Formats: sequence, C-alpha cells, structure tokens
Amino acid sequence: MLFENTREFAKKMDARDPLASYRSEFQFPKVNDKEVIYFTGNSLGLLPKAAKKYVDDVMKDWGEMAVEGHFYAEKPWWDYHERFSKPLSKIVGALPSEVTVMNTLTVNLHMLMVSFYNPTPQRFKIICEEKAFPSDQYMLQTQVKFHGLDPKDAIVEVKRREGEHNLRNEDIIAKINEVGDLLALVLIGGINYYTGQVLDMKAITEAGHKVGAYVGWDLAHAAGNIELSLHEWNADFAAWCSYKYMNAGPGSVSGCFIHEKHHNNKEMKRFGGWYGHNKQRRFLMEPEYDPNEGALGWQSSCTGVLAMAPYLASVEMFDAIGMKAISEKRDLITAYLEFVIKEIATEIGGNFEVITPENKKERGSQLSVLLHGEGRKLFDYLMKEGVIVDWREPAVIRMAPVPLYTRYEDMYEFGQILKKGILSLQ
Ligand SMILES: Cc1ncc(COP(=O)(O)O)c(C=O)c1O
Ligand SMILES: Nc1ccccc1C(=O)C[C@H](N)C(=O)O
Repeated sequence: MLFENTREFAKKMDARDPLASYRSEFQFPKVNDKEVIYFTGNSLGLLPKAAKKYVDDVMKDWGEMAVEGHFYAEKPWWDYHERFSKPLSKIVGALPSEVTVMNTLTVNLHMLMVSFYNPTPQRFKIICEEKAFPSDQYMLQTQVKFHGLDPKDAIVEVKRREGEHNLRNEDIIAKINEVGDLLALVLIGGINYYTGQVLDMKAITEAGHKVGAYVGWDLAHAAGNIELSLHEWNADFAAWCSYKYMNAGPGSVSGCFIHEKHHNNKEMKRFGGWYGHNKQRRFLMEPEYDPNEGALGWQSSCTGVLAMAPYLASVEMFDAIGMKAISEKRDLITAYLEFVIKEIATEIGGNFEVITPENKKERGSQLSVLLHGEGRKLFDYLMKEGVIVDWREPAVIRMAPVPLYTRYEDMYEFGQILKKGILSLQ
C-alpha cells in the first residue's frame, strides 16, 4: 500500500479500519488534558473498560457471598482459571488442554524448568539468546546453580554477528547442532524484548528436537501480538505474561503451554499443589498427588481471581476479534509508523535507525528505534508532549502501535511532535 504522511490520509485509513470501534473500549491516560498517544502496549497494555466490571463482579460476590463464592459466584472461583483454556488456546495456537493460567511469567518458567530441565553429566547445556530480558537470564542462572552446575559451563548464548542488531535464525540452528548431544534445552524469547525481532520458532523447535533437546519459548512479547501455532510447531512448553499485549493489568497472571505429548508422561517431574490435583477429587483432601489431565496438572496454588478477572475480560475481546484480524491491522499500522518515522528523518535529517527487522514475518507490532544523536532529551520531549514510548539503554526508544487502540492519526500526530522535538533540540 502507498502511504502518505498527511492527516487526511491517516483519517481515511482510520475510517476504513474494521477494528476502529475497539478504541473506545479502553481508558487512555491524559497528559496536558489530552489523551496520550500510547505506544507502550508492549510493556503494559491499556485498561479495557470491561475489566472493571469483571473485577467489580468478583468484589461484589466476595462481599455478598464470602467463602460461598468459591462454588456459587456467578463465575465460581474454584475453576475460574478454566474459563481461559478455550479462548487462550486460540490466541497461542494450541489445544485447550495445553494451556492454563497461573502464577507470573518468571515463576512459570521456573515451574516448567522442573519438568523440562533435568541435566545429566551427558546432557546439561541450555541455549538461550544473548541479552535476553534480564529476568530470563537470572532464571536460567539460578536454575543451573540449583542443579549444582556452573552457568559458564551450562549456558550457551547465541550472539549477534559483529555490527548486526538482530540474531540470525541460522546461527541459532548452527549453535544447536554444534552443542548437539550435550544440549538439554533451548529456551529463547519468541520475540526479543529489545529489538522486537520475531524468531523462526518452527525451525528452531525442529532443530532442537533433532538433537534430542526440549524447546521452550518465552512469549512475553509474542502472545496477543503475533499469530502463534505452538501445537503445530511442536514446542514442548511456553509461558507468557498477560499484561502487555493482552491488557490484563500490572502483574496479572501468566499463561503457559505444555504440549499434549507430555501430558501423560508419568516420569516427568513437576511441583505439585492442590490446584494441580485431580479436579473431581480436589476437595477430598487426599494424601497422594494425582495431577489433573493436561496443562491443568501443572497448576499448584489456587490462582488470584482478582488478577484473573481483567485477563478474562481481555481474552474474551481477543476471542471475539481473532488473531487474524489483529495481525492484519498490526502489519499495516506498524508499517505506517515506520513510514512516518522515515519520512520525518528524511525531511529534517534526523539521525535514527529502526533496528527491528524489516521483513513482516520477523516483526510484530514493536519498532525499536536507535537514536544515534538525539538521545534521552528527545525521549523526555516526547513524554512531555503526551507520546508514551519507552527508553532502553543505551539509546533505544521502543514503540508499539496496538491494533486494538492505535489510530493512524495518532501516528501522523506523533510524526509532527517528533519533528518539532528534533528541530527544537538542534
Ligand atoms: C521477555 C520477558 N521475560 C520475563 C519478563 C518478566 O515477567 P514477570 O515479571 O511477569 O515474571 C518480562 C517482562 O517483564 C519479559 O518481557
Ligand atoms: N513488569 C514490569 C514491572 C515494572 C516495569 C516494567 C515491567 C515490564 O513488564 C517490562 C517489560 N518486560 C518490557 O519489556 O517492557
């Protein structure tokens, strides 16, 4: 499509946008009495207005029913988490029995490592990405130490090539083949939090399996952002947080996926708890652990219903729209934002570079812009003018237009603010 950097063009695109009406279902913060231009849905999604009702319902039932709410609330609490299986499975391309919600992301990765990382002297290495989100690095280091190993021996980071911003899938696969029989696990972010790069999850999963390793994915930046086919790709496990693209609110529960092929593996270790116990028999208070069928058998505690409530509101919205429509709009708005940035750079000679891969298949909604000259001052200017982006050291601004609530006109407007900012700082 031929884009134009004009308000008229942006308005025309908004008028044609099949998802335009969803914007009014979100609450926007205000700066200078004006709704902000929100580009940080990749970090914390906006509040869906429906979430308030879902939370209020739980509060009301709690007040009026107290303990009876576990079984008699309109949406009973004892199996509230099961309401996610169907809609969430569609979002991540899984069978309903393969997904559940529980804990938070890093905790879920630790829980899944119990099942999928049991090193032996012959097979103990983990392949991950260089400069993964720090929580993932800390999780891996402490897991490896927990098994009495030295992270320097056990963790193999795939590096970017000299002068390149993104990882190459072929380098990850070559590293998998090089580590070969020693490789126990591949665990990488499906989308890198810093660059927004989408990896070839299918090919990497296949390569890991070929050498006999398990392959898991951190989908913090992928779930609700891009179309996934976890079941078909044969991933062993995955986990994601719900508060970014899925708008479930700060610190809300994490989702996880465990491939069907592992569900009946009685040898597989897991850390149990009564919510993972056979659902029909959970309240019989039996002494011996008998896990639920499927991903539900990886549960441990009862999950915070107040944390799940906004997530349920949001997941139902995703279910009504479908990832296909979301992805179609995402590709268009991301391309338009990049076009606007490049137009402004050309017009006034701004020295910035989009480091997210150009290929549509290798990006989701996030664009990471490396500011060679303007730096932190430009970021501060944008924030003051009501453009909410985020800053990552040493000089990257991450921005993600979100199909459910970003307008083309927002991006045009952003371009004008960006231009003013750069000119005023020169
Ligand atoms: C890739 C990645 N991993 C892990 C985390 C940590 O998530 P949590 O604090 O929910 O454990 C985040 C975001 O905070 C993330 O982006
Ligand atoms: N949970 C948070 C708490 C405080 C500040 C940021 C976060 C994030 O989620 C950051 C996110 N992982 C990111 O890539 O932006």
